[in-house]
Amino acid sequence: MSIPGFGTDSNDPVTSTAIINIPHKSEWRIEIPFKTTLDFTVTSGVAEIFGTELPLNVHIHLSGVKCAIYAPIEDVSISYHLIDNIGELSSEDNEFSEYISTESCMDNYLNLHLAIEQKRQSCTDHNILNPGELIMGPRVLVLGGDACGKTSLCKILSGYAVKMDSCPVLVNLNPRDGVFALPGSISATPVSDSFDLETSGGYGFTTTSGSLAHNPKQPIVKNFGFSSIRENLDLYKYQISQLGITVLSRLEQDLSVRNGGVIIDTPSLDIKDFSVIENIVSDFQVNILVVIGNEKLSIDLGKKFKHKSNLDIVKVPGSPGVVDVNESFIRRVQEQTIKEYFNGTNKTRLSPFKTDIDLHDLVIYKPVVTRDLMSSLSFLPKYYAILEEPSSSNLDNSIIAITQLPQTNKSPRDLLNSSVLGYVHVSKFDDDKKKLKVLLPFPGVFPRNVLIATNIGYNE
Ligand SMILES: Nc1ncnc2c1ncn2[C@@H]1O[C@H](COP(=O)(O)OP(=O)(O)OP(=O)(O)O)[C@@H](O)[C@H]1O
Repeated sequence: MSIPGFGTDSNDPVTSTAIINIPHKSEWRIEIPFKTTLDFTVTSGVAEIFGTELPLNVHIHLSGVKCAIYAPIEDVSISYHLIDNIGELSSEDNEFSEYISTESCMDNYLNLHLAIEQKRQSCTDHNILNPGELIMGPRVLVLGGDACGKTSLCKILSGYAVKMDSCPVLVNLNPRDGVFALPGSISATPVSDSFDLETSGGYGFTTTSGSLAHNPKQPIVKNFGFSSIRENLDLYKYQISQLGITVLSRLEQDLSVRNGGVIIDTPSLDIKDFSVIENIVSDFQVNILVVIGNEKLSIDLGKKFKHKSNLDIVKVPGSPGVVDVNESFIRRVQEQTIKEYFNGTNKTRLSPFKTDIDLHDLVIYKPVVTRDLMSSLSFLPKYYAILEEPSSSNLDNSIIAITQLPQTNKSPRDLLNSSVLGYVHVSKFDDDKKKLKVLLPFPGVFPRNVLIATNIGYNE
């Protein structure tokens, strides 16, 4: 609304409310650019986004998201309006887009979930009857090409498992996405509560973020340092093995997680990456391999793994709703993930802390890029090298991982085996005073641990 003479409706940042009805078993596919927020309420019916049920009559805000709202049980009614994010510096050309589709693959994914759940149930029964010889729940690896819906399927399988009171470990092996961590890392998180769809990536916060509406998740994070696994495949495989050891030992020690099993999301891999796939299968003792929409890959994998009698290969169709996301959108999601790690969201505001620290107190390493490999520089061939000349050119606007390893520990191999405690953002390095201006997620003493500079940039 505008008062005559004081602007027009076109300047109004909020559009009028609209109602949409999603027929039973259909998807409302939406693409919301970062410059727009979709404010919607489910007014009737059961609706879900990638396996996470939406509450009735609660305002939900989504921005910078491409997803589908699905009506699994009955017709769903949604009232929504769009809000322009004023001040949002965005170069996106895309506008909000939406359509309803009856061509959903959700029944196939539900069947897959039920088959996995049945294995969880028989594992739980076995473990109750045989406490002396415990077995593990299903370890599911999801594979497929570029943008075929791997991440969405992993969210659906985790969301449905939580609804059945299971607690699987969600493993993210795609360092491009930050799952309960920042981009540039791989992580594993036991999931016992629904995801927070309003956060970047649609996962939620971790325990470091303080008290939250959702159960905060506690991930184990391994630093990789790059978005693309091709930058250093040896380091990537090493970190997968390290994460695998940690996940399997968690499964051994925690009965509910042991029964829940593991769900593994991956970057785009094909048969040429068989050595990586083989590593993941053995490191996580995978027993169900799900291939999305790629018959050739599932047949090729069947041939390569024919000696493995305990490995089931399942092929599922790719959803026609999957959107090809471009590089700038991916980068924008990464930036949003980093921003929320430090600052939180509109609903959950965090209190980051800015301080200056002296460089001479710090020990900083960097992961080696395979193509730049210089054995004279690398202390652990192929993996990490000491950051010899920290300067504004290699530290300004970058993310640094704080490892769990105290600086007093001089064993280089321990660095490889250590996990990430948290991250800091370096906004400026003063080359003369040798001081870093850093942003910490919360106030306190800067931990005297070994640091790893990453290739993940971020501009506050
Ligand atoms: N049914 C659907 N309707 C609308 N959007 C969808 C649907 N399924 C997936 N998407 C969207 O399509 C995009 C790509 O899907 P997703 O990230 O699951 O694919 P991926 O195979 O994991 O991609 P990558 O290979 O890049 O990791 C995402 O933005 C996702 O939210």
